[in-house]
Formats: sequence, structure tokens, C-alpha cells
Amino acid sequence: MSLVGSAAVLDGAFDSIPVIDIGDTFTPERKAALAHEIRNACMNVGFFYVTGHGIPQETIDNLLAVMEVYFSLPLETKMKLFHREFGSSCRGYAPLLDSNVDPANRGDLHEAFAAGLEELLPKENDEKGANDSGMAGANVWPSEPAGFREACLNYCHAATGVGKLLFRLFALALDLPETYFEDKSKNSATVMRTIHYPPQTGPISDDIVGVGAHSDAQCFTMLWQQPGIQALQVLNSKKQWIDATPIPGTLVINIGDQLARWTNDIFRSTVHRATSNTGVPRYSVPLFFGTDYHVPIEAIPSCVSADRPPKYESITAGDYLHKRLQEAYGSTRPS
Ligand SMILES: O=C(O)CCC(=O)C(=O)O
Ligand SMILES: [Fe+2]
Repeated sequence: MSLVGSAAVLDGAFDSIPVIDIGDTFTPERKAALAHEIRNACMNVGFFYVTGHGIPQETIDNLLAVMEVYFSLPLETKMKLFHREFGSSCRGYAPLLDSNVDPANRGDLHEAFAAGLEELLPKENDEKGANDSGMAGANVWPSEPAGFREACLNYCHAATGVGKLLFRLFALALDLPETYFEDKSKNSATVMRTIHYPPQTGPISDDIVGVGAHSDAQCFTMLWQQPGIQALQVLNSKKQWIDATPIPGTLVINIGDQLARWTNDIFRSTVHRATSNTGVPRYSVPLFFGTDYHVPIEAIPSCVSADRPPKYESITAGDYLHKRLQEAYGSTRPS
């Protein structure tokens, strides 16, 4: 069935999130079968877990270990890299209640540290800062704990490899050449956020939650979430919150608003939130994958028909992201 035809029958009334093994992409047949599974997940749910992603457990364990130490540092130490000093929420430290993605919320009850992809051995002339424009710029790194930068970058490099594979599978899922997104995401605006949610107890309140109901702004997100702690929930078309229970060894992938725009909403950018009242801290690590700053986001022809005309105006990825970050960080009411 055509993409537009399939979209008409899938209604987003899911009650579970599919698990897809991406470990075997060695033959064109296997890739095509995987792309089909991914297409269904993106059209009906907008979320799926992946197994077989190949990120070594040691890389994840090392990252969690440095995150725990980093977030336990005194606030004034972390505030030395306050992201508002650099004018980019994609770099540096964001304290509790700094962002607010849901206007009905009082602020997002988490603190985070953000960085982009860079080589482990810093280059003398880093082209990234020059090329990424407002989306990124050079990273900033805390001087403690030792090994923080290496642990973050090791994870970021491994996860970016998975992201590149997913971009290829998304292209196949959209009946496009496998490399469709490759030249559009060369200098990709990958942003990694390490997040700490402090312990919250009592009933879940919509007034102050870990991260309020939102959809993600970039093309797609790859999330590592701490095993054993339920927090992430995904909204279906019946307005029910479906738990995205952590499954050890998996990553959670979700479509963001830019890919929804590319696909004329055939791929769903599904609203989600994270909140936990377990009384223990929680850590998670989303990586947001986008295209390069000047790439125009406009409906892919296979996602358009006479019955489904383009829903969105063309906008560059950079301008779009800039607007969304203003909304999330500009409307913060810190108390
Ligand atoms: O921490 C989580 O489980 C989700 C985080 C999230 O949705 C985000 O950062 O966009
Ligand atoms: Fe999100």
C-alpha cells in the first residue's frame, strides 16, 4: 500500500510500544523487512524500542557513573557552565526548572548537561563551531569529574552511529533512496543531553513534572533510560498515557516534529512526558538527531496526494529549531 494509503488506516490508538531488533541489516531483504516494521511503528505509534543497537554496556555504565558524580556537584560549580551564558541551550548546564516545554506546567523538574558531537582528540581548527551556526557551536566541558568528557563523547559517537543507521532505515521506510538524509545531515545538529531527575514523591502532578507533555523538535530522538524506574509515558490518540517501561538493553526511539513535517504527518511525532514518583533519582540520556542548519524541511513527494496536500510551509531546520528552543526556554518561570 502507498504511504498515504497506509496512513489513512493507522489511527494511533496503540496500547503498547513495539520492540524492533536492528542488529541484522546485512542483506537488502532484511533491511527492507526492518524498514517495513519501522514504517508501521512510525505511522501508528511514533515510538519504538530498539534492541541490537550495538552500544557496548561498558560505554553506558561509564556514562552513568560520571553523570551521577557530575550531578552531585554543588550547584555553583555546575552553574559555571550555565547554558544561558553561551546563548545556546544545546551546550552546557541547565539547572532545575530552567526549561518548560508545557505551558500548563510550572517548569521541568530536571537538571541537564548538553553537548554535541566532537572528536575525542580535539582538533586545532574545529570547523564545527563555524558551520553549525545557532544550533550548536563549540562544546563546553566541566573540569570535574575526571573522564566526564570522554564518557559523554564515547557514548555520543556510538549513539551517532546508531542514528545514522536509523536515518537510512527511515529513508527506506519512506520509499526513498537509503542515502536520502545523508547529505542533509553531514554536520548534523546532534545534541546529547544527560539528564538528572531528582527524587519526586507523592501523586504525579501535572503542575510540576520531570519533563512536561511535549513532542520533540528535531527529526528523531534516541533515549537511554535508566532500567527499573518507570517514568516515560506516551500519549495515544485516545488520550491515554501508555507507559514506556524501561527494557534493559534497549533504546527508545521516537519521531520528532521535523520528521513529522518532512512526512506531512505520516510519521507521528507523539506527545510524551517523563515523571516518576518513586522517591529515587532517575537518569536518562536523549540524543536529538536533526539535519543541517540550512536544509529546508518540506513534504517528501511520496507523503503528499490530492487528498493529503502539504500541511506545513517550508522552513530551514535551523530556523525551526531556533523557534522551538525559544519557546521551551523563553517561557520559563523559575519559581
Ligand atoms: O527522560 C525521559 O524519559 C524523556 C526525556 C524527553 O522526553 C526529552 O528530553 O525530550
Ligand atoms: Fe522528549
